[in-house]
Amino acid sequence: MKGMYNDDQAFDLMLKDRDSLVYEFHELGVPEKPGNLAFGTSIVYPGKVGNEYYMTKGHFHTILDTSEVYYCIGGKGYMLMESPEGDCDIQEFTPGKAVYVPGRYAHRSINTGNEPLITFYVFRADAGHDYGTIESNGFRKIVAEQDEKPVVVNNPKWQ
Ligand SMILES: O=P(O)(O)OC[C@H]1O[C@](O)(CO)[C@@H](O)[C@@H]1O
Ligand SMILES: [Fe+2]
Repeated sequence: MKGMYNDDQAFDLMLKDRDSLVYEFHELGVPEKPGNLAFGTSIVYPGKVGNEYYMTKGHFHTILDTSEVYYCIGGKGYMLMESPEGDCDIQEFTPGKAVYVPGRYAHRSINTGNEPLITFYVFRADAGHDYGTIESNGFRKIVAEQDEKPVVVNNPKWQ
């Protein structure tokens, strides 16, 4: 996750102290072929780097026009989304709520609570993951804590 957060100094300090687990996912390994559905469980742990909440790296799908469904099992947070054209959207995760990620949108799960954010996800198994754009540009928006509340602000590092 180096370079993914806005506050690089806070990230380096945190890493010096402890290499904490930010997120993990468990997938059943359905073959990545047309017609199949990939599915699994994602867990984003609670925490912050500077004032930015723990989150997944985020990705586009290699088959860009791939949608994905996430169902929140526990915890709270957000799904941050953006299209290549720069349209941004954010949906809240609360237990029992499903979030639809439309095709063409990069997506990142963010834990703004004090418990693990647990979601179930499903998408076409041959869609692939494209991390390149997010690794080099980041998302246009970030979710950070201000006055003890999560706020969505422009990403100062976005390029
Ligand atoms: O791929 P990222 O952005 O690291 O996020 C991981 C999550 O996204 C998925 O790739 C599903 O889109 C899962 O495998 C996992 O839960
Ligand atoms: Fe995805």
